[in-house]
Amino acid sequence: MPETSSPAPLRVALLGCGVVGTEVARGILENPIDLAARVGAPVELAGIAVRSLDAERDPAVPRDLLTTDATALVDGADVVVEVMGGIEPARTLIARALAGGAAVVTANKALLAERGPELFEAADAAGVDLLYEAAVAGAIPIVRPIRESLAGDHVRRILGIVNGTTNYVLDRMATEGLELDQAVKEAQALGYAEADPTADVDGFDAAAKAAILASLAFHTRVALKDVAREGIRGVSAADVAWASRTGHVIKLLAVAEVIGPVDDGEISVRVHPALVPADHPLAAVRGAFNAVFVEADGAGPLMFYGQGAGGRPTASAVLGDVVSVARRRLTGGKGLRESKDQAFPVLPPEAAVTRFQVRLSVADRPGVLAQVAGVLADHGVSIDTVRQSSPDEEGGAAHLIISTHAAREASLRATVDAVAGLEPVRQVISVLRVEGS
Ligand SMILES: NC(=O)C1=CN([C@@H]2O[C@H](COP(=O)(O)OP(=O)(O)OC[C@H]3O[C@@H](n4cnc5c(N)ncnc54)[C@H](O)[C@@H]3O)[C@@H](O)[C@H]2O)C=CC1
Ligand SMILES: N[C@@H](CC=O)C(=O)O
Ligand code: NA
Repeated sequence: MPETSSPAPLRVALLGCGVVGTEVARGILENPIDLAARVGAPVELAGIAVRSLDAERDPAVPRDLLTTDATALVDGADVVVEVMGGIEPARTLIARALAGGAAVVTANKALLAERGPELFEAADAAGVDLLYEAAVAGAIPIVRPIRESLAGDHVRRILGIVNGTTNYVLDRMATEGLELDQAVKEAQALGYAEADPTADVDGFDAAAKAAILASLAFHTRVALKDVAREGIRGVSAADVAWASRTGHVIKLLAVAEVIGPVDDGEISVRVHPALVPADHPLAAVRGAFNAVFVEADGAGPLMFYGQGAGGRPTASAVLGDVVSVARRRLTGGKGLRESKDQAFPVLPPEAAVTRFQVRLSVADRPGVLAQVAGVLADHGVSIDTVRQSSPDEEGGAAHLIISTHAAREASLRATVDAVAGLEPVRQVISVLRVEGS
């Protein structure tokens, strides 16, 4: 009888032990039997790279696994899990791991959006996996469905609520009538927003995720600098209340779409607040939840919904990737290749085409509406509907809410400048894009 030997354990190096890292460690240490059964070999947490050995930590994290020598840990690993965040030293450590033949799992969207191409090339060259399900919308399976399940289809458009903090803030503004600053303070108190909420509130986090989603969906490479970005700082409680009166909710959306033929078009990738019709599935995404709405030629509309942040939800996605790379390692399969065969030009922000809702305060006298409509016509911007509120409601001035058909961003901006210069126009109160209708 030939001797059978049990497979050697897969050694996992964990880089970073913060919110996500702690839960990844717990997941590996508390479920060894399940993980071994799913992978086909034991999964061993070889060590955890930290900045300080003395920091206070969750009791689930054994002190004897901690090290400050991340490089040595990487060198001895089969699988490297990077959850330290930031660009350096994460980039150097991942590059080293890939070059040394280790598979890598990361949650680091900022790094992938900025330096992804070189890391994917290094993974291809070494024939190993670089997986990142947790980097977009945390626990929600969205990277794998786009890369694998939809690989035989053509994705046309993605609309994503990919930042939980801003969705929470906008939701509280809608339900409680809070101003932005109050809602951000609440989000900070609940641990959703950081002390410096810039990455969330100004749309940087969502823009990194938009770049990753667009690259995957359109088999191309979209860098962070290609993503037009506008955060939610300009959204007021009044905008949110008016959105509701016109049958919408305001969401911070990551939008990625093909304009023109699917094999010879251009793509637009952007992050901005937008009015979403109240009956659109994305309008029902409340609190800090995330959702990604995908439109593909064959599949039609799809929606992926769940928790986009938090230690355990994010660790769930990381651990799924760990099992996936570990299985492939065991069977000797080559790593998954990133497809980048398309070279779609990315449209500049001013060329994006969307519908708009413009809210104006105007003098309440005959002929004003015709004057405003004339300016839109002169700029080739077609009006869908106009609503006028009674003067009483607005304290003497009339309130015009103009919804346009799809128009180029540049035409709309020029139109708004011209409208603002009209004598009877007291104020352009807001200009919001409309998506999902
Ligand atoms: N927290 C969340 O809900 C989500 C986080 N992510 C991503 O996961 C990654 C980790 O996020 P969190 O766990 O929330 O951050 P965190 O700040 O709680 O944890 C990061 C840990 O890495 C450590 N670290 C940083 N540089 C290090 C170095 N050079 N050597 C050793 N340790 C180092 C820090 O001391 C910290 O303990 C980030 O890339 C983040 O964008 C992704 C999805 C959701
Ligand atoms: N700060 C992000 C979480 C990480 O991706 C969010 O609020 O969604
Ligand atoms: Na995800």
